[in-house]
Amino acid sequence: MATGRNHRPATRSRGIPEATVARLPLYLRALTALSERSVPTVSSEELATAAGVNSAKLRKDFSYLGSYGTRGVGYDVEYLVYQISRELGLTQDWPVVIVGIGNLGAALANYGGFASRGFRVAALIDADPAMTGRQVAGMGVSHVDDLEQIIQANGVSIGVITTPGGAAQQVCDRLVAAGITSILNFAPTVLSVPEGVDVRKVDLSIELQILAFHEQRKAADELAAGRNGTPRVPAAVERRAGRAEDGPEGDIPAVMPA
Ligand SMILES: NC(=O)c1ccc[n+]([C@@H]2O[C@H](COP(=O)([O-])OP(=O)(O)OC[C@H]3O[C@@H](n4cnc5c(N)ncnc54)[C@H](O)[C@@H]3O)[C@@H](O)[C@H]2O)c1
Repeated sequence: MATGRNHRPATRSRGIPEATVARLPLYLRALTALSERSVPTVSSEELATAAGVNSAKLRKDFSYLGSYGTRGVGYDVEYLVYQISRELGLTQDWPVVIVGIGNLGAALANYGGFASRGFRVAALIDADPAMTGRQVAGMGVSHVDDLEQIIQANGVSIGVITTPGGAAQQVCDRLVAAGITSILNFAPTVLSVPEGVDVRKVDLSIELQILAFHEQRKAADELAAGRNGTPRVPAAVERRAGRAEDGPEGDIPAVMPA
């Protein structure tokens, strides 16, 4: 679901293409579900279906890990979980800071899935003095004045930005100056960072726009197949057209500012 700019070359130094790296979390999620059900082995076809990936691509991806499976048996689930976790660096604990503890920052802080995947929320940071010391997800919120000290004291290398767009670049600059080399950005801002800093951008509205595109295509296909007597205009298109008549302020921009 993340769209991102990556400042690394398309192939990592150990020869694993970035596209493969981007699919490893999908395999890991499917494998973790199998592991929780105590499933010992899985075929490439089953795993590919569970991960939503083509099975030939999956086999190619696993060949980069040196994992080829056993003919007629498939892949050992536990071993693959270990291999992928190791490849993704998840066998170690990653302290994370979240900057901007409003609606989204607090929701992320309360999300239990980070800790179970090896990401420990080390600190919650906000610029609003009224937030300082307030308990969110069982942690006291720290003031942004202490950002550098917190990052250094906790050896943090991943920062999550959930501030308003206008504050994001400044927060990013401070995170980078304090030693952060990976940033997950939720703010609607394109961040500029020096070489060697990775930025992943999450934008749920882009995901919704992609779904809207597919919805529109499905409706058009339905129409072309002649299954419908009357031309069907997708509900979303109808609503947008209605809003456009009311004035441009209600309309959704075709491209979200990144
Ligand atoms: N990517 C997505 O899909 C997605 C979804 C929802 C919201 N967002 C974005 O996430 C951001 C947060 O949204 P929200 O609804 O939680 O907003 P919010 O107003 O509830 O929270 C923002 C918080 O950031 C703090 N803040 C402001 N400037 C700061 C600074 N310089 N340093 C530290 N903290 C600072 C504020 O005090 C506030 O607590 C917005 O940029 C919003 O557009 C993105």
